[in-house]
Amino acid sequence: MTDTWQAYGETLTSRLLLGTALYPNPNAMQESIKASESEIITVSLRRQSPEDGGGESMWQFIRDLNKKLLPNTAGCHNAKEAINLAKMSREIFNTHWIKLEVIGDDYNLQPDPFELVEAAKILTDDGFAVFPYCTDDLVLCQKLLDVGCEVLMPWGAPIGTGRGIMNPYSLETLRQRLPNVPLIIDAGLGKPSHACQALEMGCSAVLLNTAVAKAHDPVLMATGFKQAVEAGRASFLAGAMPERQSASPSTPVLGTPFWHQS
Ligand SMILES: CC(=O)[C@@H](O)[C@H](O)COP(=O)(O)O
Repeated sequence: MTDTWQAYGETLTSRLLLGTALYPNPNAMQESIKASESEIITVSLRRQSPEDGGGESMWQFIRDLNKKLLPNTAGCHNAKEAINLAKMSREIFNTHWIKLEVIGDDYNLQPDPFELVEAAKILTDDGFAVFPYCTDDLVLCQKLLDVGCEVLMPWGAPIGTGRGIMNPYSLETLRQRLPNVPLIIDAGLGKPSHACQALEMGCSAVLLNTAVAKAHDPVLMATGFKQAVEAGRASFLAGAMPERQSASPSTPVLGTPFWHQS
């Protein structure tokens, strides 16, 4: 049976979402996204110039990939800006999906929880499927669900830092307290092992950009992330062994070659 997950009624197989910014050239972007086998890519109306790529339209390169587009509101600093950009993105990209980013601090690009919840409420009331980029705060996440978000995108670490999952306790708490909510770990993942960890924790998917786009070989790194996500998911489904304090011999005692479940 195929292992799928759901976001706003869409059945998805890939658990890796990729960004489309920062690549050395449009070809590297296209080839990386193909190698990742991502089904969803995020695009920024505000941050990406439509004329990047030697005069050819960046949007055309993106459309040629035939992926589901998740426009984002990167660069917005309050609810009003984000709502306006979401509405423009809906018209231009012809989708009601929006990755909602409302930045509250420019040092760590931390989301503003108050403006985020306000914008999420207005946008969900207006028919948007909101994917909120949020911190890993349980109460904030509950408020986002209360205003109609069906998916959450808690950060692993600040955007572009590559530090990986900085607060495993918070994400494990989210996973336990909100067991049926798709959690997409968004931002700060620097290595495939970070993505693997997120999937091992039971998160539905990861979204990343910088780690692939800025790699020496973006296509190879996209392949690495794809494999890591698959490995993490397999580990979660298989049921990783519990950690022990004391050692336990793995070489069997004569006559007892197999482990018997009692
Ligand atoms: C592209 C995008 O949406 C970013 O805002 C996202 O959060 C990715 O972060 P990283 O670049 O750290 O992977």
